[in-house]
Amino acid sequence: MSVKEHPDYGEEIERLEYTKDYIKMTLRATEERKKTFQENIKEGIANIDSSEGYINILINSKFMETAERNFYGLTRAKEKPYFARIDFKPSDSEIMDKIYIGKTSLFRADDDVPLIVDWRAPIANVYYEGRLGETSYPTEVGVEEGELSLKRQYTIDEGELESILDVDITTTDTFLQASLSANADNRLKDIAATIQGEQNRVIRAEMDRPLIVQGVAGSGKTTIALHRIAYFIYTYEKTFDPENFMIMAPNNLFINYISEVLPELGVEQVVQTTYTDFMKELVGSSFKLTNAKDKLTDLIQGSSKENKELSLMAWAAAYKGSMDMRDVIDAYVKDIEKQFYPKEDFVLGDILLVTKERIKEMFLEELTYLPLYKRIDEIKKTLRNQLKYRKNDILKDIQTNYDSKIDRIRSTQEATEERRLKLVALMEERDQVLESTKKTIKTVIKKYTAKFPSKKLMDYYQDLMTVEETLRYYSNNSLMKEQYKYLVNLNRLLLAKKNIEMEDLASVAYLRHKIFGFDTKLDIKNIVIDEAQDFSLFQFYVLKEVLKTNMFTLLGDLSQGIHSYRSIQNWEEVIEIVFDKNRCNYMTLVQSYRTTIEVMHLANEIIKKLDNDKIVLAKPVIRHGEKPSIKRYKEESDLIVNLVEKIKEMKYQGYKSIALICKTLEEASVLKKVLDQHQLDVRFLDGKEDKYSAGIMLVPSHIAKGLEFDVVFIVNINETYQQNDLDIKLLYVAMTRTLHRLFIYQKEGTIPLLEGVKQSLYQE
Ligand SMILES: Nc1ncnc2c1ncn2[C@@H]1O[C@H](COP(=O)(O)OP(=O)(O)OP(=O)(O)O)[C@@H](O)[C@H]1O
Repeated sequence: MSVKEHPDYGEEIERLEYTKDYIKMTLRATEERKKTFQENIKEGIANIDSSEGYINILINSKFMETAERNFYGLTRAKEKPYFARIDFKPSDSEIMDKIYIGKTSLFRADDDVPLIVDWRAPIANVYYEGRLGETSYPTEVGVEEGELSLKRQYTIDEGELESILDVDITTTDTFLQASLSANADNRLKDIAATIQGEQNRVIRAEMDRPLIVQGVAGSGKTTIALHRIAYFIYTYEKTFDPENFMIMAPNNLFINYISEVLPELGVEQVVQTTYTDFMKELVGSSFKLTNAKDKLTDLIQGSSKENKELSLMAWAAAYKGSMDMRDVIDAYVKDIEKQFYPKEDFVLGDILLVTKERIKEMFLEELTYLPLYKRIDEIKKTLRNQLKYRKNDILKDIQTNYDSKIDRIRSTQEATEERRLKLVALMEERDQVLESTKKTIKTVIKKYTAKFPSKKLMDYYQDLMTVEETLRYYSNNSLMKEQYKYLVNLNRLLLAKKNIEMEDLASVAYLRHKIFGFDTKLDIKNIVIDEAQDFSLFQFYVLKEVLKTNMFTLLGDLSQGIHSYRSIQNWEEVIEIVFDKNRCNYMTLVQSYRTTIEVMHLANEIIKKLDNDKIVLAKPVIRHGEKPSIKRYKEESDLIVNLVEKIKEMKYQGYKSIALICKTLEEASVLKKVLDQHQLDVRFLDGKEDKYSAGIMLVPSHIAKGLEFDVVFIVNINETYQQNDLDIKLLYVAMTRTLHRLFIYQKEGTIPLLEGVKQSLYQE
């Protein structure tokens, strides 16, 4: 049906034109207001010396910020003011409200009637989750009941109404289908118009409790993570600033890939960073982070290292991320604490000012909420106060003491030359004592506090991690001999060159938190972590302790946990060990939106091979496509020729992003050289680049994680995918990256994991 044939076309066109005109008018008014604010700020600057001028600047800057935000939101809304409408009659009203939902809200100035309601407003729940008929939605003050009589979706492009779709109980979500069939031109998109019920619940789940989301590949975790932040910023606008929010993603390429979603949702200034970058900044720059190839590469490729060394390497990485490491550091700091404070009274000459018992009490009892070095500052304050309080009396006592001696001599001795000399000597002595006491007063605190240790963060770390007896002592001798040896050696090699590795970051940050604290105020209060299955318990714990917050959202998929040698094994341990299990929410997402039924069925066959009965299989949304195609070649040259041809064909068919995924970085580099001879414009992604753009890409499997492409070619020539957890996960990750088409080009026999898979699931 063409849009014009819809029975309400006339009404909808009228409404759209009205809304667009109103937006234009509001934009003009906002422009005028911005000018006024600018004038006021200028005036404020001219009178900066007066408090009035200063306040003027502050207030008008704030107004300006809001006006800019509104202006920006409305400018975007001009092209697409809303995407849906619901007709809802609250049970306590006779009036059916026609509510238009969009990405920004707009109220009519004269009567405050909402022309557009923001998708994050409570009433929008009805659009995302309500069914026609009796329904309800949660509000700040309880549950609002009512009747939903219409749910309508629109396609509006550049201000033109292109389609109207009424959703009833029987329609499958045609709108969603259309959005999923679109090609991945560049980066991740917002999904405000098509958020599904289970996703809506994740987005709006309580903020002040940790939330853990286990979601299958393609269930929208990354997308939801960003929408959740946008939702918080809207809902808690008065409590938090955007700078209080942070999203952590695996690498800068990924950050660039997701970077458009928040601005599309009208949200700016949220910190988008990687764990490594954030922690590096946190612990300071007195060391270098090793640029060593990811350990994963060694584990995937087998490397030249012996099996025993590989397993020790994986063990050490896991140990550094374990809660045992926290216990070691806690015990170590406890001992440092005991030795830390001076076991001496604070005195001025022979005058006692603060007893050593009092110093101990302050250090070991009253100030324990502070890191060790910050306690010195507090103790200093006490010493300073004490000195200030006693200083005059002390000086006065000296003066009186001498004066009375002088008086006594004057009154008891005759005025001879001898007496005069005695008096002069006494006076000189008095002045000297006063002078030197004054000098001592100036330095006595410094001298006393110099008795506290003064060591560098990395020296503390070095003392702990490079001396076997120390490590043994603080870990209660709980490791094996060869483990101590390996760990100590590894750290000696690293620290001798002032290096640390990524796995050390949590320990170093924790040590700094306990011993030194942080100089800058950490404003991040709400953290959303994507690909959270790759984190270790200790990493989560340190973030929680350092940022002093419980507002965490962790999203991940254990089936894609390719770093599981060093990361969490299940979510239960996170809930129980890192957070308070009674205050933690856990949700699962099983519907997968990215890929077709055909691709998902084959990928599920692979992930089922994991020896883990807890794995939940993804349920693809109803979207059909071609069956995955598996090609086996005896000769590498044949494989390449056919591969190149197929890539060209896919390009010709209009697919914008095509990925060739190899198991390892090495295989990908070799393939790149071969493909370069075929005039294909292939870009190599190794995770270090910070710009994502479509085209033909060559990607190692672990870098492809989290990304998506129209077409995926899994190319395997020299590597093998064997029956082990890591290979299963890598192949699963690679398969689930595609939106539309999956091809597997392998040298015969290199993917034993595909052997035995039902032939009906693919085409040869
Ligand atoms: N409700 C939705 N409407 C439209 N598209 C959606 C919806 N949910 C998810 N998608 C799309 O599905 C794809 C996968 O989303 P996303 O990358 O956020 O999933 P993910 O769970 O992080 O995936 P993975 O774990 O496999 O990396 C994206 O293209 C996203 O736009």
